[in-house]
Order: sequence, then C-alpha cells, then structure tokens
Amino acid sequence: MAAPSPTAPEPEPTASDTGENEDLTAPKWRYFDDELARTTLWTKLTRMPTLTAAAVGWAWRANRRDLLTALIASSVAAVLSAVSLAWVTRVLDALFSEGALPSRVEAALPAVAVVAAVATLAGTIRLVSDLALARLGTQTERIVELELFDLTTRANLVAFDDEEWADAMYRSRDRGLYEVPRMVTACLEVLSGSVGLLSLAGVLAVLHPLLLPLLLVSVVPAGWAAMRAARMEYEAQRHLSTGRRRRWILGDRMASRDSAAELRSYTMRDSLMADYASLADRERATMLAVAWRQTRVRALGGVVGGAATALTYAVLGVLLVVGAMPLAAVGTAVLALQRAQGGMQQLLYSLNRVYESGLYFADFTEFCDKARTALPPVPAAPPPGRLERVEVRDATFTYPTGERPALEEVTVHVAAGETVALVGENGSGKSTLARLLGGLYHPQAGTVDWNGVDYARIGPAVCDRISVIIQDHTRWPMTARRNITMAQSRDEARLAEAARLSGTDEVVAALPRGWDTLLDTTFASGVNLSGGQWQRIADGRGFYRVADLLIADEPTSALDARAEARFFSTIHGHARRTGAAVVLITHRMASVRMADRVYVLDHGRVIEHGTHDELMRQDGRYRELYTLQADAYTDPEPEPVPDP
Ligand SMILES: Nc1ncnc2c1ncn2[C@@H]1O[C@H](COP(=O)(O)OP(=O)(O)OP(=O)(O)O)[C@@H](O)[C@H]1O
Repeated sequence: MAAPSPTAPEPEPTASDTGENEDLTAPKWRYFDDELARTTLWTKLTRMPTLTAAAVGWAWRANRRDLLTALIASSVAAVLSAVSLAWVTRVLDALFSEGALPSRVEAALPAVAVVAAVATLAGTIRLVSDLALARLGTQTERIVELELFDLTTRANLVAFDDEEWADAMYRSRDRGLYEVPRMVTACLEVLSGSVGLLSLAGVLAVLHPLLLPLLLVSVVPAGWAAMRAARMEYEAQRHLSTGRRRRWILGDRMASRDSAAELRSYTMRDSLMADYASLADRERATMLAVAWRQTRVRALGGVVGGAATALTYAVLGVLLVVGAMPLAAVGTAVLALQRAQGGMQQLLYSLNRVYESGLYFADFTEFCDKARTALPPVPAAPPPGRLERVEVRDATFTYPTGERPALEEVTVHVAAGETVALVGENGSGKSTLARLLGGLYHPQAGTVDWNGVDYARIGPAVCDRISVIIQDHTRWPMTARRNITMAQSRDEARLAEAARLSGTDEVVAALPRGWDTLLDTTFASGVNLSGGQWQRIADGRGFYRVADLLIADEPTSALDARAEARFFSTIHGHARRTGAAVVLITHRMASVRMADRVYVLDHGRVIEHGTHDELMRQDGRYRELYTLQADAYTDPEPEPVPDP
C-alpha cells in the first residue's frame, strides 16, 4: 500500500478511530454479573447456609475470639433491645392506668429505669460487637491476602501461562480479596439481624398473635422497594463497569508520564479528550435514569407500605376497641412494628450483600483449591550437590495455550566449567529451553537432570543453585542494592564484584544515594533508569547470586557497544574463573564463537550442535546466521574508479 503523501490532507478521524464505537465487552473480572442479575431472592436464601459456613470458617481461622465475641454480643444486643421493648409496655401500662398524673409517672419510673438500663446495656454490647466485627474484617483480609500470595508465589510457573488460571487469579486478586471480608461481615450482620427480628417477632407474638402476619404485611412493600432499588443500582453499575474501566485507563494515559511524550508527538489530546467526555456523558445519563427509576420504585414502595402501615394501625385500633389488646400493648406494638420494618430492610440488604460477595467468595476459594493442585510436588530427592553436569534429554514441552510444542525431543548438556550457547531465530525455543534448564518449567516428556537426578524429583531446591538473567527482567521497585542482592544475604565484596562485571558500578556511581537509591519513580525519593541501565542491574543480579549454573538469556540486548563487549568478555571468563556452567542465549553471533559448544534451535528442535569451527564447516543454519551478521559489518567492495 502506498504511503500517504506528506502534503495530502489528513482524513477526518472516524468514530472507530477514536474508540467511540469499540466493542466494550464485559471484562473478565465482571465474571458473575450475568449470574447475579438472574438470581432470585429464593436462590439467595437457599445458598446462604453453605456460604455462611464457609465465611465463618475463614473468620474462625482469622480470630476465633473476635468471631465468638461478635456473634454472641450482636445476638445478645438484639435480644436485649427486644427485652427493653417488652418493658416499654409496663411503662405505658403505668402511664395509662387510673389515678393522678404524678402518681402514674412515679409508678412508671421503675420500668423506665429498666428500659433505660437495658437499652444502655444493649448499646454497649452492640459497640463491643461492632468492634469485634471491625477487627474481624481486617484480620480476615490479612489471612485471605496471605493465603492468595502464598499460593501464587509457590505455584508452578507454567500455571501462569494457563489463561484460565491467570483469569481466575486476576478475579481472586481483584474482587475475591476484598469480597471475602465483606462477606464475613455481611454474614454476621444477617445472623444478628435474624436474631433481632426473631426477638421482635417474639415480643409481638406475646402482645397478640395476629401481629405477626401484620408485621409481614407492613415490611414487605418497603423491603421489596429496597431490593428493587438495589438491583437497579447494581445493574447500572454492571452496565457501566467496562466503560468506567476504559475511562479510567484513558484518564491514566492522559495523566501518566509514560504516555506523555507519545500523546504530544502524535497529537492524541483532542481524540482522547473526546473519548473521555463521551464515556463520562454515557455514565452520567445512565446514572440519572437510574436515580429517576429508583425514586419511582421507592415512591411506590412508600405508598404501598404506607397503606400497609395504615391497615396495620387500623387492625391495632380494632383490637383496642374490641378489648383484645390494652392501650399500652398497642403502643408497644407500634414501636415494635416500626423497629421490625427497619430491621427487615437492613436484613434484606445484608442478605443481598452476602449473596453478591458470596459468588466472588466461592470463586476465590475455588481458585485457592485449583492453585493447590498447581504446587510443586514434595521433593523425592535430597537438595542437589555441587554441579557436575546438567542434561536435558529428549525433552518436549508445550505451553498450556500452545497449539504445538515449543520444544520437541530436545537433548542438550552442559558441564561445570563449560560455556554453552543457544542460538536460533525468534520463537525457535531458546528462552523456553533456558527455563527448563533453570528448573522453571518441567517437560511433559523427557527429563532435565542435575548430576543424573531428575529436576522433578529435586523440586524447587534446584533453583537455589541456579542463577538466571531473564530476558524480560523485572524492574523491582526496591533500592539498587536489593535489586542486585535480591533475597540473598548482603556481601559488600560480592556486590562490588558483580557491579564491576555487569557495569552496574557506573550506574550506581551516578545515583543520588548510591546503592540506597530507590529505583521507583512512584516515590518521591525514587529515580528512573534507562533501559540499558536496568539491563546492567539485571546482569549484576545474575553475577551476584552464588550459583553453579548461570543462564543468561539475551543479557546484552539493551547494552551499548562498549558495555556489550565488556559483558561478553566477562561471561566467557566466568565459567573458567568460577567453575560454574554457563548457558548463553544471544543473537550476537560474534560473541558465540568462544562458546565450548553451540546448539542451534529451529521450531523447537536442535538442528545443529558443535563448536563454532565445526558448525561453520557444516554450511548449515549456523553458518548462514553468522555470515549474515558478519557481512553487515563488512565494508562493501569499493566501486572501481573509472579512468579519466
Ligand atoms: N507463555 C507462552 N505461552 C504460549 N506460547 C509461548 C509462550 N512463550 C513462548 N511461547 C511460544 O513458544 C515458542 C518458543 O518461544 P521462546 O520464547 O522460547 O523463543 P525464543 O527462541 O526465545 O525467541 P526470541 O529469540 O524471540 O526470544 C514460540 O512459538 C512462542 O510463541
């Protein structure tokens, strides 16, 4: 396709160019939204026992004393407030009795004292319960977090390449982590709310059995309206969530340092602002519509509820007139019904929360169970000894999402004191083989042995003897020192040596606080490094680790020419200097020459191997790749100068 001429007029950006019409399909973390939208109150009620039991289990593990305190205190407080109500009848009895007002008030005083004392006690106990509940929430959050990260940091690396597993982990981290404590709190609220309602129902039943159906009639309309309004809000949030996330991402791009340069050079401002405004308008319109519909539902609930309350009071009036209930009992019943209405609304709200959080909670526990199956097996062999020889034999490895093997029947070996190079074109399987050698992946067929013992039998302990300079190294948000020492103990002499070998010494010399400089610009004292400087840090990390096998995967891709030359001369001497085995992956063919052996990979298979000289004589892929690169550095033949 011909490139547009620089003078041609710019075509107007279309809606899809600006992202307006992009398909904002529901993201994976809104996994349960459709299910939530379909479920009825009955489904919620039937799933309550299982969900509650599981949540109480977590709370029990978090802090059983707080759990018991919250449970007992909230139930006692609920019962006590019903008891105080029962005593209100006596107060009213005394006040409505025959006689002079002062003597009636005097007669009511003991009951008033009891009501006040019981209400104060109930309030105090409720405070204790609230405190225990708040403590329980944070403690549950803590153990849930620890459980999740314990599993994610121990699971086999290959699990992260499984899309389903990765999605489940994302959901667990994104929602599960905070839904579990919410679920615990909501469960306890449902339990105490139920006790409260039961106690109030008991008071009403004592006053007159007919009051129980009246209670139901008076709370149902308001409860229904509350549920409907909550559902509307929830569905609107669900509908808006993807757009919101997109708006959030756009906002981030417009305010972040990383995208600031491209935003300006590609003049993206107007287009991004337009996208942002259109998403914000859509959100505002939806929320206004919801507010209006909620108001209508609440009004309807209010009218029907008002009618139901009027009916209730009418029945109470009839009971009073026919002498079925004394005036004092009717007064208490009015109070009890009002309290029960509030309690019922709160209970329905908590029930809804239990169910919503419960779905994410169940997903979280399912993920934990799944993650436990992805943990490395218990080692069947003792920790490995000093390396003599690592050997990959007939190894075949396929990624969980891979359609074909990334490595097929690969056999390579490296002995202590040797340097072996892996070469091949992009995607030929070099990094995958490096990860097999590093004990990070295990082949589905064939073996990887350390001194003749299968890595699978040794378990993660094999990593203690290996140092890997990873191609996509991590920029750890820690000090320069910790970026090199990582989890190993601090050794200044080794640190200085690793820094010298990798060129990190030059980087650190220019840092404001030297080794103690924080390499993370999200903190005020943090600094930013260039890509090549980060590469030096990653290389230094590889040299610092005391290891029998050093695997360097593209360790110089970001280095300048001088740093690269120094690195290769260092790494070639490393095996001889330390007695370690070195596996080097690089596209710089000139630096492969010095390796003791070179393996050439193609489509996951080893197609050639030998020394540089042997491979050059074979006239195969190695020679082709080597010559291609060497030619690029050779001056073209000078054109013959024509005779004058
Ligand atoms: N996480 C993954 N999930 C699925 N397939 C993967 C994954 N990582 C790599 N692959 C595939 O495995 C094959 C080998 O990839 P690998 O990274 O080992 O190649 P490489 O030789 O190191 O490439 P490069 O020179 O580009 O670094 C490729 O086809 C790649 O697409």
